[in-house]
Amino acid sequence: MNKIKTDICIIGAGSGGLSIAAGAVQMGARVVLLEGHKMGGDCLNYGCVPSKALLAAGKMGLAFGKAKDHVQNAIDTIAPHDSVERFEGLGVQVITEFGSFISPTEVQAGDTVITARRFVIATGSSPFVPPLPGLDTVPYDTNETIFQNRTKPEHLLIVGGGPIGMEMAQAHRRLGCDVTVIEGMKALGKDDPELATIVLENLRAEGIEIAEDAMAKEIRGTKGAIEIEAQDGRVFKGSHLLMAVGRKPNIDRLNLDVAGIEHDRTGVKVGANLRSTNRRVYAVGDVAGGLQFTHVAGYHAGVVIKSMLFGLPSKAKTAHIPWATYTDPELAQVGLTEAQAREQHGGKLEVIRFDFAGNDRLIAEGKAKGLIKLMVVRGRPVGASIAGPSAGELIGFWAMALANNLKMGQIAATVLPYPTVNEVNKRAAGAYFTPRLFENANVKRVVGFVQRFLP
Ligand SMILES: Cc1cc2nc3c(=O)[nH]c(=O)nc-3n(C[C@H](O)[C@H](O)[C@H](O)COP(=O)(O)OP(=O)(O)OC[C@H]3O[C@@H](n4cnc5c(N)ncnc54)[C@H](O)[C@@H]3O)c2cc1C
Ligand SMILES: NC(=O)c1ccc[n+]([C@@H]2O[C@H](COP(=O)([O-])OP(=O)(O)OC[C@H]3O[C@@H](n4cnc5c(N)ncnc54)[C@H](O)[C@@H]3O)[C@@H](O)[C@H]2O)c1
Repeated sequence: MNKIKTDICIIGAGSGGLSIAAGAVQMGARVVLLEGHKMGGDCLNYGCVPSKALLAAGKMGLAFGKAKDHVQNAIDTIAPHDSVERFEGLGVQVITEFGSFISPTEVQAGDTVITARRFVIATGSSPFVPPLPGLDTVPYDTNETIFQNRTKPEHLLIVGGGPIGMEMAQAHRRLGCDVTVIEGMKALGKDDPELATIVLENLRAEGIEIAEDAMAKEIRGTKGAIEIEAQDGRVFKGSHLLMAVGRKPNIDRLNLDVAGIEHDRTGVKVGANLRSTNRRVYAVGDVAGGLQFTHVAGYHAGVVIKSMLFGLPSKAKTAHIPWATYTDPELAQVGLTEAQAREQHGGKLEVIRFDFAGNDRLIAEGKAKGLIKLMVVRGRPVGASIAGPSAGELIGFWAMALANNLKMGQIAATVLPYPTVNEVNKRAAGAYFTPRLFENANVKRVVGFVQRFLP
């Protein structure tokens, strides 16, 4: 058995683990990084990158086989950035084995035992596959298999209308497949329903069947002829099946109990400081049981680096974390939705809207459909929801405003180039001041008074 002593041992080389490894080693810590499967984790191999590449291939009108080539090409182009070679070049000791705790202070990976001052669990999540009767009798895909699949589905059934289900629905529809989404509650149900409706209307107009309140209960059939029965008796038929009903944390191999690390079905239990019940062990990203996005794993990396390397107090917050679903049109959110803001702030809440129909650039490009909604309390934004072209880019403006607690006045003072799509943000901020300036008797009185005395 080899023995290694190090400052930091990171388990999992996905979005979270890689960010910590690169940051910590370049700031002078000794770092060991364990990866049992593919460097880059879910985001590069089975998640963000292939899904956005497949959506782009659909937009470009590529044939199915060419679309899969495009996906592989995107992964191959990014892979060197996440590779063993790059990280070893930075000075990280990479071990390509799964890690497992053997005591509160030691992890074993293959025939190496690592003792570290601090450990970080960054093992991510996997598709949750529910034990539906009949599912074991038909072939089905998850996000871990669908991108490699080279056979074009004639009619893809997708169970789950979350971001994975809806992005995959549109990508496959645009690649020429029939698509039915079977959603147990409401599709894109974590977003504001008014804005989700704008996206869903567009997806339905493209020919995607979206069945809501259709909880899949039983699966029947054979390869090429699959039937799904919902709890209310509706039956959906198709040739292929994608399961996209959420995630489960990757904790089974970790032997957490031997290290005194508490966990539940959402993942490793952590406080806001991302420390587990074993104080020398942190957890970040999908396995930490909160929001599951690459940028959250990256943000967690900064929080634990501050704590592990400098011993400074450091906490992860969630109120300023944005997300986006990359359908066309896109759907994006930061902070509170209207319903959440109403519940938290009641009568103090002001909701400001600006319709994309008023944006000159989008009118010029024939794409002026969408809506931005701002939730404002006492002159500061507490949330923003956007549905429309480039919503994922536009939400960055409000992510910055919330992260820095900016006032509406500071936002409205920003000058943006004309004509840009970003002006929807500025116009929404301006709409907050419209009644205060243009429908205000005091303002009119002051202007009238000043005008009498000006030369
Ligand atoms: C289809 C899909 C699309 C997505 N699109 C987006 C998007 O557009 N934007 C976005 O922000 N997020 C998106 N996500 C979510 C994003 O992929 C995850 O939030 C992100 O990858 C989480 O990073 P992580 O570091 O926590 O885990 P991962 O990136 O999954 O990395 C965990 C790594 O740990 C390894 N590992 C597991 N157990 C062990 C062990 N015991 N020892 C050693 N190694 C181990 C795994 O092999 C893996 O490589 C998407 C997810 C999916 C499935
Ligand atoms: N653009 C992005 O950032 C992006 C894209 C994809 C995934 N992700 C991340 O990955 C996570 C997982 O995505 P997801 O779409 O798998 O999960 P999800 O939890 O967001 O959505 C799953 C959906 O499946 C439905 N469902 C559950 N059981 C069902 C059943 N038996 N029959 C019918 N419907 C059922 C749920 O009601 C829910 O709407 C996301 O929450 C997100 O964090 C992000």
